[in-house]
Amino acid sequence: MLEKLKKSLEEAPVIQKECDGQIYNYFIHPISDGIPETDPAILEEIADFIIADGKVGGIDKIVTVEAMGIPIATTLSLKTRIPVSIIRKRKYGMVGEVELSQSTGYSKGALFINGLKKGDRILIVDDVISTGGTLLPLLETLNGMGADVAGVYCVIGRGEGMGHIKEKTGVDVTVLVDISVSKDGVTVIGGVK
Ligand SMILES: O=P(O)(O)OC[C@H]1O[C@H](OP(=O)(O)OP(=O)(O)O)[C@H](O)[C@@H]1O
Ligand code: HPA
Repeated sequence: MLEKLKKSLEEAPVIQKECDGQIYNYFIHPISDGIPETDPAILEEIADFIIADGKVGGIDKIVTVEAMGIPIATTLSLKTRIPVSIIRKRKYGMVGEVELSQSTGYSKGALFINGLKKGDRILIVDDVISTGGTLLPLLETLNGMGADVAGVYCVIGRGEGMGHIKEKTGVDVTVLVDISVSKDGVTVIGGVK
């Protein structure tokens, strides 16, 4: 299962990014970076896995975060006909807009939620979970808004983010492929069976 994704991850190059004096080994892959090009068959195997996992029933909106969650969410939307709502990195100033802070292992920024409301039953999908610094504030904010999170899928998992989310929120994030990243490359260490 997900063999195309796993094989392509094993071949992903790694660069080193520096943030606040810390070096972060950053893998570059079509699913997380859109380069060099994305094989639609990999997007399809991801969407098919999520659909087969059985949580898409009764979902009002697929929710993802700009930018690289978008191809995954869009593929899933086309297959399920469920609308997609994108959490943007751009402020709109619309009535009801909710702002939250995001931090990753290499960046800090703001996210803006428009179009979600209390009672929306949502499925969150994203490309990567690493530190959990994107998903944790997002889940806390959505909980505060009264959204009903039916499931959370991150295609690629690395680091402690998944455990951090479980500890802080009780939410089980489904990671499709677990990897470890060093300056020398990516190793697939597991994932969904
Ligand atoms: O668990 P974390 O440490 O938060 O890392 C995961 C986040 O990192 C990337 O976001 P980034 O803002 O770099 O975005 P991109 O999707 O625009 O490339 C990725 O899309 C995840 O949202
Ligand atoms: N590569 C691509 N996207 C990411 C990474 C990474 O190492 N960490 C968090 N998002």
